[in-house]
Amino acid sequence: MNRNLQWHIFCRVIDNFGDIGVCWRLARQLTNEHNIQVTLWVDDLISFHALWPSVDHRLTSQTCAGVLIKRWQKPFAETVVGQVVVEAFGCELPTNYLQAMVRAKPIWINLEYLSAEEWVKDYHLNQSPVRGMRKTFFFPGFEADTGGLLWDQALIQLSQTSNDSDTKVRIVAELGITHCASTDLLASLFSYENTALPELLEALSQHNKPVTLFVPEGRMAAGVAHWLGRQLLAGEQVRKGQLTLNGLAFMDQSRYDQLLAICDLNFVRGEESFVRTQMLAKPFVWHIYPQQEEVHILKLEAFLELYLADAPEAVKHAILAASRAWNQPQLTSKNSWHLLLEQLPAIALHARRWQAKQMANGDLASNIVHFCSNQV
Ligand SMILES: Cc1cn([C@H]2C[C@H](O)[C@@H](COP(=O)(O)OP(=O)(O)O[C@H]3O[C@@H](C)[C@H](O)[C@@H](O)[C@H]3O)O2)c(=O)[nH]c1=O
Repeated sequence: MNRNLQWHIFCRVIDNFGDIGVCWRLARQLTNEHNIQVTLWVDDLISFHALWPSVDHRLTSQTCAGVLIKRWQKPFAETVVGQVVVEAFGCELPTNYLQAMVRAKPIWINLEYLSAEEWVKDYHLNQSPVRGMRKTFFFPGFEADTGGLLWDQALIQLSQTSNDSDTKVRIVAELGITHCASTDLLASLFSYENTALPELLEALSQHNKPVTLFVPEGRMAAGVAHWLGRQLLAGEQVRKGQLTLNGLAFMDQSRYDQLLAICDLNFVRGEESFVRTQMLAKPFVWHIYPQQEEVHILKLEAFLELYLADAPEAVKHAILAASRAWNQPQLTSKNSWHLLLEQLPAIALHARRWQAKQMANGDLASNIVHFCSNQV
């Protein structure tokens, strides 16, 4: 592919960090691994700043990590159209940009949300005609005939080195964590508000070995405070039974990768952290983004079916019970968390096999690049 191509990615932040999280990873990977010149248009630089602090939310244009970042504001200034335009999650491109595209005829990709549902394979790479152009729908996914998952070489390297105890100690120090024995069971907690949280914390506090739970600032804070009877601030450690809760400030994406990599169990959510822990080959429990009419439960079940297809029975049983307990607390069986903790070593082996399976599908950025190189 012609490396001088200019790619433009458009990102509208709906809520949370997932939209910008995905777009920022993609932009950086296209720059670093494919040497492409990327301009990222984003409508909310404050959320962006949270996961990449060197982004200055006051600027309309700036370069970070080799990516040109532009504030997407109204009215949208006239600009030269990229040869490849990525519209993330159907964010609807600015009208005057779209008009310019009609003349320039770029490769136009709509990057979709991740889902394990069966229909994704039929819709991946479908095209729809718009104003004499073709818009291609690119679906990330877990199977060979989808766009694959967003993972990069550095992440895989991290997954190969982070189990080594010296590396673990170094990363713990880099994260600024002072009270943590490397023999503890390490876990991280990133989820939405969740009524199953007290049961989980209770089970961790009664585990048969010490547990350190890292809690980055966020939407779990109130639930944690309620269980503890006090707020957990960033930088603080609070112990209850076998469980030490370790409050962390929200960190940049690379640091968060490191945190996921050193933990034995990650509670993740949405799309991006969910993919990171999988591609780090780490056991996890997923809090899926809640949708109306329980649509998300179908998506959760579709994922679990794929993820557990080749898993040993005991692993299957433990993960199903924990996932349901976390996402449908009304179905919680008291034993779910103990079962999960008991099966962690076997789950870790399964996670490694799943990582290899996903790697065989190629990574999303390379798959998009490959698709585009066949279009020019
Ligand atoms: C906890 C933590 C997360 N992160 C990053 C990791 C991810 O890139 C990002 C979180 O994104 P997610 O895991 O996807 O969870 P999310 O809930 O923030 O995002 C969600 O937003 C909705 C609008 C989408 O519809 C969902 O599909 C989902 O993407 O934040 C940090 O950079 N530092 C941190 O300390």
